[in-house]
Amino acid sequence: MKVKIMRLSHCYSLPQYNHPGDSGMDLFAAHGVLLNTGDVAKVLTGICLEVPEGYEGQIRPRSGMILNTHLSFEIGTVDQGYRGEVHVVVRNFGPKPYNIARGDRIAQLVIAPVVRAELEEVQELAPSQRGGKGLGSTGKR
Ligand SMILES: O=c1ccn([C@H]2C[C@H](O)[C@@H](COP(=O)(O)OP(=O)(O)OP(=O)(O)O)O2)c(=O)[nH]1
Repeated sequence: MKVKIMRLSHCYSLPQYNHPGDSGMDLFAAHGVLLNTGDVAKVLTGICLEVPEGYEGQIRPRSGMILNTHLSFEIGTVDQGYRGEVHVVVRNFGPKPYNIARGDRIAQLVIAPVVRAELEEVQELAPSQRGGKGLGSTGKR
C-alpha cells in the first residue's frame, strides 16, 4: 500500500523497515535533545504523512530502547487527517540525563487499519464468561 510522505528540510531520514516482515518502520530523530531526569519532550521526525482513509499511523516504542535506557516512549496515533509533523513523546525516568542525538532511531511507525465504530446505546449488555473481571483476575498461571 502506498502512503504519501513529505520530507521537511530538517529531516534526517525517511522512516525505514529494517528487515523484510517487520511491521514497523523506524523513525529517526530530526534533532538532538538532552533529557534531564523527569523531563518530557516532543522529538520531531521531520516528516509529514498522508495516511490513506481507513488507516492510521501508530507510534510505538522500540523494545530495545525500553530495555537499554530509562526512557519511556509514549504510544501515539497519527490520525488519517493529520498533516502536521510527526513527533514522538519521550520521558526520562532515569537517574541521569539522557542525550538523544539527531539520527537516533527513537520509535517505530506502524500503518494499520482502523474500524470506525457506530455506537449504539443500550440499557443492558449480553452476559459473557468474563463479565466485569479484569486486573489479573485469572491469576499468574
Ligand atoms: O505521538 C504522537 C501523537 C500524536 N501525533 C500527532 C498526530 C495526531 O494526529 C496529532 C494529534 O494527536 P492526538 O489526537 O493524540 O492529540 P490530542 O492531544 O488529542 O489533540 P487534539 O485535540 O488536537 O486531537 O498529533 C504525533 O505526531 N505523535
